[in-house]
Amino acid sequence: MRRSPRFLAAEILSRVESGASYANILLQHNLGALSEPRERSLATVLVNGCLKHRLTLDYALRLHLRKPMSSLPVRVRQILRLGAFQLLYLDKIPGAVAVNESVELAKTSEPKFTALLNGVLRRVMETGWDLPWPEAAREPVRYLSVRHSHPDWLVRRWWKRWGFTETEELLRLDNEPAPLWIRANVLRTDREGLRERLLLEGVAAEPGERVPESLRVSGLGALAELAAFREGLFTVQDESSQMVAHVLRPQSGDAVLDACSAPGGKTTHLAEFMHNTGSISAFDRHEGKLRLVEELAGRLGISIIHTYPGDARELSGVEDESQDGVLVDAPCSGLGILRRKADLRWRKEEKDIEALPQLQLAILERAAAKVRPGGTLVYSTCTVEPEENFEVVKAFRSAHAEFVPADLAERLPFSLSDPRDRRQAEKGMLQLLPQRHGTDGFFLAQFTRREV
Ligand SMILES: C[S@@+](CC[C@H](N)C(=O)[O-])C[C@H]1O[C@@H](n2cnc3c(N)ncnc32)[C@H](O)[C@@H]1O
Repeated sequence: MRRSPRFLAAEILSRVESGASYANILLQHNLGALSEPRERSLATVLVNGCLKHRLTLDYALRLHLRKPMSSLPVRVRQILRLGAFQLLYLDKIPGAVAVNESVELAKTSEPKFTALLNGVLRRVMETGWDLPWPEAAREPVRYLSVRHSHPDWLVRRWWKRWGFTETEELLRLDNEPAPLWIRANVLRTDREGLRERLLLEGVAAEPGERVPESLRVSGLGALAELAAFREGLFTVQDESSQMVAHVLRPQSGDAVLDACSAPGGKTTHLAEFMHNTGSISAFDRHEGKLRLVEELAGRLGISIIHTYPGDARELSGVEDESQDGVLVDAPCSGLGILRRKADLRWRKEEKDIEALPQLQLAILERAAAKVRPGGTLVYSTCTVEPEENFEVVKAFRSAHAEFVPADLAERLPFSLSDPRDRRQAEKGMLQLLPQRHGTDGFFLAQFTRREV
């Protein structure tokens, strides 16, 4: 059979479900099998959509199945979800096409199930969105979980913290496609120069409002095919991550330590800030991922980054109190970027959040020891969980009076309009939330080591 977007999507989804790999890696490695950009884009939408909406799709499918979904072969489950996703979420695909294509897909791999697939998907087509949802007033968590396809434990956490309306908005945003941001490499161009250059290559870009180097693009297609990319004029990086270098604000010639650097998005931004002078020691526990930092630095024309494989709870070889600036972009649950990682919500468990703060605090404490008097320490994560953010900072501060927070508002490259944000910023912290700020969920904290 010719490799079609639906065939590829069913294969990738089956492999993700059996735990073989992550969806984004499988997409990256297998999309090349499809020749047309239109086909590659459909396969991507199908894989991400089926993963994000899995719980809602299963809810809709279960109404028409006599057996539980789990009793069906893995490939049949994926074909059912693919069919239901097209029927419920993709207006441009006629219902009959979605059903017929699913049946065709089953003929090649699970011929015994074609009649079941045909019957169930036809019923989903008839029912559409007219589903017997749990009653929101009586079972708010179950309603939000099923309607917006997020795990129950996570919805419960967020609902307790933010209430129904705000939680629903966050869940809705997690299911939207993530905006694509790039960062102009100021060593080689400026934002306007990059914007004009991209336009010549057929890519429209809009300047971001929060970070002076940021541009929002509607789609970059195959990145490596753009000459502007090969020439190192930009890096793909979310706008909230681009705030970190502004908050650390290293100077040309500084000595900087990045404790958890791979794949190098923030390390290279720091180097650009420093006009590629001084030095950056880039640690990461995973040696293989440090190659990505080196490759990125090479493409961007950066020579001051030196990579070191090693545990940030040790940071051996770096003298205490020797660094002008230290960044801890800590390993975290990633719950602020669910819109970017379609399968992440199903891979996390509540106990992951319980285990992480200990590691985050240990890294922060070790890295802090490297900051010179008067130097700056920045802690960041891409999560919205207080245990990984405010509470880590609180524990750190209670044991380290030598670090004082400075007003973050003075370092951020944009002004904070919400009084709640200004109050946090005065204490050196900021929690960005998709539902309030329109950004990824991201946390930043900044401290200065007292001069002796
Ligand atoms: C949030 S990511 C860093 C992203 C990176 N700063 C960037 O902007 O591209 C966290 C990194 O911490 C690394 N890591 C996890 N545990 C670590 C440890 N104990 N010591 C050092 N690095 C660790 C992971 O390999 C991962 O690359």
